[in-house]
Amino acid sequence: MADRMAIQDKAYIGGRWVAGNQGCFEVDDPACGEVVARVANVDLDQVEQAIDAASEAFESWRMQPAQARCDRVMAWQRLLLAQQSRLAELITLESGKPMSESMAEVAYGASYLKWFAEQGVRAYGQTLPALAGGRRPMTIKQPVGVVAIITPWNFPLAMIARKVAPALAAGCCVVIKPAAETPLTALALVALAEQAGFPAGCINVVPSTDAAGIGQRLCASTKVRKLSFTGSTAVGRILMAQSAAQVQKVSLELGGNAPFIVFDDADLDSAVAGLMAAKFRNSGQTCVAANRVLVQQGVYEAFVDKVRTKVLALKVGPGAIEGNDIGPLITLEAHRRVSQLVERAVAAGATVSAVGTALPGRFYPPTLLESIRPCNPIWQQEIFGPVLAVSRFDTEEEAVELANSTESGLASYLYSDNVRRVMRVAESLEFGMVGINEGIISAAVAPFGGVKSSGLGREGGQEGLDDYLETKYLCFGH
Ligand SMILES: NC(=O)C1=CN([C@@H]2O[C@H](COP(=O)(O)OP(=O)(O)OC[C@H]3O[C@@H](n4cnc5c(N)ncnc54)[C@H](OP(=O)(O)O)[C@@H]3O)[C@@H](O)[C@H]2O)C=CC1
Ligand SMILES: O=C(O)CCCC(=O)O
Repeated sequence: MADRMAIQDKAYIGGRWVAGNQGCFEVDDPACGEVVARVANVDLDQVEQAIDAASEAFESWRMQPAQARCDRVMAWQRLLLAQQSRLAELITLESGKPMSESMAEVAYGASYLKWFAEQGVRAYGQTLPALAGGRRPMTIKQPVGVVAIITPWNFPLAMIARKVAPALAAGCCVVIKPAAETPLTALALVALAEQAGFPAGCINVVPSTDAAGIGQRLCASTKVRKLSFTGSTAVGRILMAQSAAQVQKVSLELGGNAPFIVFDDADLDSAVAGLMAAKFRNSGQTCVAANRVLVQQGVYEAFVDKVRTKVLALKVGPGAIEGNDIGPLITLEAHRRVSQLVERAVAAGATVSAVGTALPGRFYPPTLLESIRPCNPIWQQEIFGPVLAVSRFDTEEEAVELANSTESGLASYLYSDNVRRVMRVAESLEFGMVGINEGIISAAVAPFGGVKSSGLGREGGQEGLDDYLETKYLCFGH
């Protein structure tokens, strides 16, 4: 794995690999805490250079035929898949997730490249009916310009792919600030983009430990026309406020607090399988993770018994060792945060119904909590760890009310075999996405995103391309 392509530790600005003006920062392996790389730490001058490079490259990139841009994205996709194992090893190395999930993440990221390479050639405008006086209106689609991209550590490859692919296909150029915990995957991904032949300046990566400073600089720039961010709601709010200065377009994919509702008429085995997938992917560190499990009274005991058995069977250990289901949390701080949240949940009346294997370091044992009341702190915030919080309900109305009683509105899940109920509940849920008898909902063809404080915009689907395009109205006189 340790070849030059995979372990790239320089920043990438204007088509050149450069050292950081602020020296280096360390990246560690969450499974053991060992430092695995020292990565270029850029300063704000270098961020400015990256913006300038993107701005310059944009002038010619936007003029290329859409098919040429999309061919380039497809070439990148092929390289990605050819390097799937090495990229997956890198993802596991710096994020800790099991290798099977890292392999799936590379395929998932590649699916966004393919999808947007195909969609990019269909950025159609419209011809509209004639107006009074014989005027002819039409619309054209144009790229928004330079896009700043800020991504989290939990999907170090896929979150970049699903922003960068539509941006490039639309004709935009990008400056990427990857999470400080996981810059290696971002740099390896961009090394492949370089190999795919993107012109210098189209893609720039600025690893740094000064996220706040970079965020401010990107938002203050008149050359940056859009900001696309995935991460915490707190940081999303800061960026949205900052982007007001230049009235930049913003796409925000923020925290969730997903309800997972199991009705009496659900197929219980299917619901258990869906819950395990929706909860424990990446050790619970996903924004679409089932956060509040609501089970109807009649099936509660049977459902929870099945879940308990599954939770206790989860294998905890380093992601690099085949067969492990639950890797470490990203940092010791994340481990502390989850531990404290569970302690507060128990103090507020939760009962601990199962605890899986406990290992030292950043590994948090898969945990099942019951007797959760709506006021319990674990019900009100994103757990971001392998902890299931389960509660019971009586009626459909009660389930919907409980599910909607959050400021978050990203993913939600419901299990029922009653088609009328499914439609009623799916329409009532105040969330951007509803998994119906399904725990894994993400796909490149589908619009991923949230309502309420979970964010703005959609990634994937046709909407994911639209977010990087402006619609220009042309009015032809007689
Ligand atoms: N919606 C989602 O998918 C995610 C949600 N979260 C939630 O957020 C919690 C905290 O995770 P965390 O990693 O700290 O998430 P953050 O929102 O802090 O980090 C996400 C990205 O934003 C950057 N960032 C941090 N502060 C700023 C800032 N002021 N201006 C611009 N960019 C900034 C980070 O850089 P750097 O890494 O250098 O700090 C990283 O690249 C999690 O426990 C979880 O609840 C986290 C990750 C993903
Ligand atoms: O947790 C996230 O930040 C995104 C969820 C990954 C996905 O399912 O696309």
